[in-house]
Amino acid sequence: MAPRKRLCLPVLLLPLLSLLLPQADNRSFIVDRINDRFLLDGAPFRYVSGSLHYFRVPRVLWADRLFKMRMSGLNTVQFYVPWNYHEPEPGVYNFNGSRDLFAFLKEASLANLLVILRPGPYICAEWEMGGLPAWLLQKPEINLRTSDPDFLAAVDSWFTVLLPKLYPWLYHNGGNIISIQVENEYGSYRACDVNYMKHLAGLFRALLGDRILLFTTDGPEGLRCGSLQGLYTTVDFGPADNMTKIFALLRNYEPHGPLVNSEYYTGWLDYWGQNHSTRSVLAVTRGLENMLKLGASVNMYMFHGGTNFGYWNGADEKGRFLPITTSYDYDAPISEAGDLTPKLFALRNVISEFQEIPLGPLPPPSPKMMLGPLTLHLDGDLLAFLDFLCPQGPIHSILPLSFEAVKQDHGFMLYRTFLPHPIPEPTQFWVPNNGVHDRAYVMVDGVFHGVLERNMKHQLFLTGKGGAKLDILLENMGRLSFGSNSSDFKGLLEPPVLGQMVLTQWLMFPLNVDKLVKWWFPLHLMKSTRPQAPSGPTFYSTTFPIFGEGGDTFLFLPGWTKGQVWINGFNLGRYWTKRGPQQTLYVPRPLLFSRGGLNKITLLELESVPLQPQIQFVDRPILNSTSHKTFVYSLSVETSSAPEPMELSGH
Ligand SMILES: CCCC/N=C1\SC[C@@H]2[C@H](O)[C@H](O)[C@@H](O)CN12
Repeated sequence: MAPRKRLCLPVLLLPLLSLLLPQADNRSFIVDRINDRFLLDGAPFRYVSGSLHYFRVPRVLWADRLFKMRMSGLNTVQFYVPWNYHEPEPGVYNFNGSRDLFAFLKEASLANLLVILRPGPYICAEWEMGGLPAWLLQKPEINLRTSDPDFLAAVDSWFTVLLPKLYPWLYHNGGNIISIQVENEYGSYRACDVNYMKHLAGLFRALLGDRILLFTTDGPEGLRCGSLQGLYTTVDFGPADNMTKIFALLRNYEPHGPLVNSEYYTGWLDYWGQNHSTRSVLAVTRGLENMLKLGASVNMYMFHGGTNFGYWNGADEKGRFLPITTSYDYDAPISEAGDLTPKLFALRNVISEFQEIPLGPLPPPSPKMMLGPLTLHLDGDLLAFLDFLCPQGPIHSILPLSFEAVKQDHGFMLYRTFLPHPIPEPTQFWVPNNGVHDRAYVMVDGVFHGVLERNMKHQLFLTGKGGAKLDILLENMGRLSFGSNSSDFKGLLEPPVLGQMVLTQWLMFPLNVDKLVKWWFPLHLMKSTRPQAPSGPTFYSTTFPIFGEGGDTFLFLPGWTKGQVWINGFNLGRYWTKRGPQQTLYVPRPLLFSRGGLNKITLLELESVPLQPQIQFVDRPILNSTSHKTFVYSLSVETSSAPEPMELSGH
C-alpha cells in the first residue's frame, strides 16, 4: 500500500481560507417578499441595469462598451441570447469570435457588472425572426412559440446545449448571472399556450437548478398570458406610460417583492421609410427617477443599441411589412459608435442620487475619421457572377420554392424562367397574394425592368422576345420579429403571372454573395464579357488606404439607392439611401486597416447608382433624413471637423 502522504500545512489551512473567500455556497440573489426588495448575499440590493446586445457589437469593442456602462452608474447588464446566432443549422453550434457569449459574460464580470440573461427561445429585439432560427420553417406547418412537439423538440435540443453551459455562470455558483428570463413578452403573442410556458419553466429548472431567479417580462396588457406561477413577474414600459397605473397592475401578479421594469425604453427602434425615433432626455430621466424613488429595480432598454450587421435586422408588421434599419442606435445613452450622449450624463446624475457610482473620468468620444469622396469602379452586374454565386447550380421546380424550402436562410436568391412566347406589348407582371417576400428586382435578358415590393409595389409591365430569360432577384429583408401571427416565409411564395399566364418551370439559384465578396480576388477580373447592366443588381468596389491611425467613421452613399455593403469582407449591413431615415452606416475602426493598409469596399447596388459612383466616409451619423433631402459634405479629406452639412432638396 502506498505510504500515506503527509499533508503539508497549507492544505490544512484550506478550511480557514475558504471562510475568507466568497464561496459559491454563501452567494445568493433572492427576492425578499417581506420587504419588497432583492437581497444579494443577504444584503438589500436594487439593480440599475442597461441592455447591451453582444450580437450587435464587434467583440473587440465589448470591453469598451461595458466599461462605459459601469462608469455610468449601472451595476448590471441585461442581454438576450439569439438562438439563430448560435445554431445556424440544426445541431451545428457557434460560440466563437463575436458569438462567444461566455467571453462576453467574462467581460461583464471584469467590468464589475452583474448579468440578467434572456435566452428566449424567442427574444423579439428587432432581430431576425425574433431570434428563432429560420430552419424551423423547413417544417412549414410548425406552430412557433407553442407546445407544438416539433417546436419543443428543437427548443429542448438547443437549451440542452446552452443552459448547462450557463450553469457555472449563475451567481450562486460563483458567476455573475443573477436572474434569467423565460420567453419574452409571451402575453403579447396570439397563442397564450400555458403548457408551452410550463414546459419552458420546467426545462429551465431541470437544467439550471432551483436557486436561480427565473422571471417573465410583459407589457401591461400582456401580464395575464405572459406570467406564470413560480416565475417572478416583471413588466416593461417607457417614459410616456403611466408608471403608477402599470406598477399597480403588476401588484396583481406580484403582491410582494420588488417592483421591476425590465425594459424601460430610453429611445426606440427605426424602420426603413419611417421617421427616426427619439425619446427626450427630460422624459427619460424623470421616469427613471420616479421608479428609483419607489425602490424599483430597472433595466434601461437600450443602454447601448449597436448595429444590425449583415442580414440580422428583424421587421414588424403594422398595417404593412416594416423592416428595421441597420442602425440600432435606438437614441440610446451610448450612441451606436460608442460615444457618451447628454442622455447618459443626465441618467448618471439621477442614478447618483440613489446609489454610489464609480468615480473617475468618463472616456471621451472615439476618434472619428473623414475620407473621400472615393470613386467606385463597376465590377459587373450580379448575373455575370451567377456561376460563382451559385456554384452548385440551380434547383428546378415547376412552381417557385421559398428560401426555407431550399434552405437559404438570409440574403438573396435568383429565380429564373423563360418567356413562353413573345411579349411585344407592355404586359402586366405580378405575384398573387402579396407573394413577394420581400423585394424582387426583375430583369429580362439581363435588362433591369424594375422592382416589386411586399405591400408596396405589386405590378410591372414587361416586354420581351419568346424564350427570353426572366430573372427575378429576390431579397429577404429580414423576418418578422414581432407582431407576426404567422410564420414569415421568404421568397416568391406564389407563381408570378404575366398577362393571363401563370409562369411555371422555375430555376432557383440560392446565392452566397458573402462568400464571393470575401474573396480578396478583385471581382472585376471575374466579370464576363456580358454587357454591363446600366442599372439593376450590380457590384461596385474600390480599394483605399488609410494613413495615420484612422478612426470610427460613417459610410455615406449620396445618390445610391439600396443595397448591401462589405468592408474588408465584413458584411456591414443594408443601405437604403433613397428611403431613409438612415443615410449613413456605422463603420467601427477595428474593421479598417490603418497606417497605409489597403482596405476594400464592395457594394451590391440593387437598383440604380448615381452618375458619379462615389461614396464618402464622414465623421458623424445621419439617421434622420428621409429621401427628399440629401446631405452633401464638402469634398474635404480627413479634416479635423466636418463642415455643417448643406441640405439639398432633390434626389
Ligand atoms: C408595444 C411594444 C410591443 C413590442 N415590444 C417591443 S418593441 C421594442 C422592444 C423590443 O422588441 C424587446 O425585445 C421586446 O421585449 C419589447 N419591445
